[in-house]
Amino acid sequence: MMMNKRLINTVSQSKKYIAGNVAFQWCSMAANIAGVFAAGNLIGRLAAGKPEKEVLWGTVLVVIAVLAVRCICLLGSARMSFLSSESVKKTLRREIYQKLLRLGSSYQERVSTSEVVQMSVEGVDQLETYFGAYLPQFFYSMLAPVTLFAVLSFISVPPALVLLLCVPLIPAAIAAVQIFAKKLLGKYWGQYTALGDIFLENLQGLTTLKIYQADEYKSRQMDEEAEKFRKITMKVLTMQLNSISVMDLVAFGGAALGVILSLWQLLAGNISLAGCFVIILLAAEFFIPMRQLGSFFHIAMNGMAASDKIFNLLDLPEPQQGKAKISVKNPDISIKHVSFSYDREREVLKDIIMEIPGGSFTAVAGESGCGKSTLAALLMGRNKSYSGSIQVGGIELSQASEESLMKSVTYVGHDSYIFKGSVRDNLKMGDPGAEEEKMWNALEKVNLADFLRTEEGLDTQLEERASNLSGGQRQRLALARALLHDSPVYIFDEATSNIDVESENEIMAQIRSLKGNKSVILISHRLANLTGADRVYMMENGRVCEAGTHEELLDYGGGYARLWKKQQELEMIGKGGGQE
Ligand SMILES: Nc1ncnc2c1ncn2[C@@H]1O[C@H](COP(=O)(O)OP(=O)(O)OP(=O)(O)O)[C@@H](O)[C@H]1O
Repeated sequence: MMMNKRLINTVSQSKKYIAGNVAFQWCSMAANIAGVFAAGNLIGRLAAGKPEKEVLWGTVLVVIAVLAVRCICLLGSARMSFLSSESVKKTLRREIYQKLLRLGSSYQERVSTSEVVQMSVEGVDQLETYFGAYLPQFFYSMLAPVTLFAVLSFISVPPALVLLLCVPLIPAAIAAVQIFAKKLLGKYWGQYTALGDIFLENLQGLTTLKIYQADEYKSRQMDEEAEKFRKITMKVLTMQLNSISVMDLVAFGGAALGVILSLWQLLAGNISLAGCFVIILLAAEFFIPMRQLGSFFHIAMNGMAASDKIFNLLDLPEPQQGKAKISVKNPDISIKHVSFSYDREREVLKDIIMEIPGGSFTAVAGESGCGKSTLAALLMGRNKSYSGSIQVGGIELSQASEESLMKSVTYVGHDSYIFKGSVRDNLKMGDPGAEEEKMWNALEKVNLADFLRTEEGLDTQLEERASNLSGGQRQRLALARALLHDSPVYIFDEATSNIDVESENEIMAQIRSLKGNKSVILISHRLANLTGADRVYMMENGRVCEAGTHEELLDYGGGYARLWKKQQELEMIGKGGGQE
């Protein structure tokens, strides 16, 4: 009952703590039995007349010893509980974390961030109770009635037997509730994570929601979700309360039956007053552990529902991790007949062929949505389910180890992540051993040094996602970090799109100067940036439709030439407008 072998084996080191916990609880019960016997003995003597002084003192000493033992056992069992909870938290959170690492940067395609957060925080907390309280109680609640039966049967078998036989009625009642509860808890967790998802998304997009005055609508939407969650929570609580009432009825009814039987045995003259007293005092002890188990049961069921979710995550198929190392200093990149689809229905890339020699400057152009970023994502190993072949330095991407790919290729998108902390911390991500001079050098190249000198230099503190910098400054910092990374291949995907034209031209000059030492793949909607490229690939609807140098493509007079003309006209109008 509620024994998940896989879960227990996942946290196998907690087994010894569970055994220790059961042992402490059992010792405490044994001490209790000894105390009750001593008290029973005293009452028997009192009934028979004035007991001797030794009996009185003996009873007092036994009671003190019992209290001391129970106190030690209580501490011991709490300690065991803590140790097993600790190992559960550590193990499961480590497993989830490592799984996320193995899933790699594409983990969000399979599981939402809020679900991972809830699973590893609340879900693991629920399992802490399962290991720390439920499992020890489960074994103890089996052991305790058997021990009590063994002891009481020396006094009288009928009440001991009735008490023992009534105990399984509690788990039977729990099992009846479980069938209904399992479905309900599955729904409860689903609703809980759905609410968390919406909450996180709305919180992150709060500014956008305010701008479009959509916050009220979203708030109503969240109210509806919260109401659904409230209803399901109330159902869960009602179910828990009802099952507790049933368990109490069984437990107290059973104990009462035992008491009545022992009184009947006393009246029939089958047992002594002392024996009757012992049975009456220990009757409830038969049921207390099982009753306690029942109260942990609902938390444990929550934990089980959470563990299903955790195992679903842990069982997600992992992208195959290659082992081959890209060790070539200036690797050639060869893309042959590559096709790719996100949903297996619509092909986003179709039969792409590109040759990118080491140290070259290659550009990819095309209208929005033609598949440029998707191609960059494939080169970064984010999606591996493509057909055809992509080789970096002669190694097929699917065979390359993620670590060596990350060392070989640096990607700079239009919205790079800047972490809360100092400028120095963020730059050191690119090169952990970088000296101050090297960092300043990189900042000079991206035109950010002058601004930072007016602030606190490398120690300038940044808010989360660098919200205290302008969009352009943020992007420049991301570029500086990328330059420090010093990888042989760079992919710039609209990396200068939110930078003013003057700075863009200067940064583009820096990017072009990488050519020779590094392979540069530049994706830009502004064709003026692509002019110096060794080769420009023009894409349309997921296909490469033209390839050549800027001049060759202009001479060819195809889509590239048309786009160029259009952009030139727009820029001329822009300049003309400025002069007027
Ligand atoms: N994660 C995704 N899941 C499903 N479809 C996607 C995903 N990302 C992109 N697409 C689709 O793939 C196509 C190509 O998108 P991609 O981002 O590669 O285009 P792009 O040329 O880089 O566009 P832009 O210049 O606007 O950034 C688009 O039709 C887009 O709808």
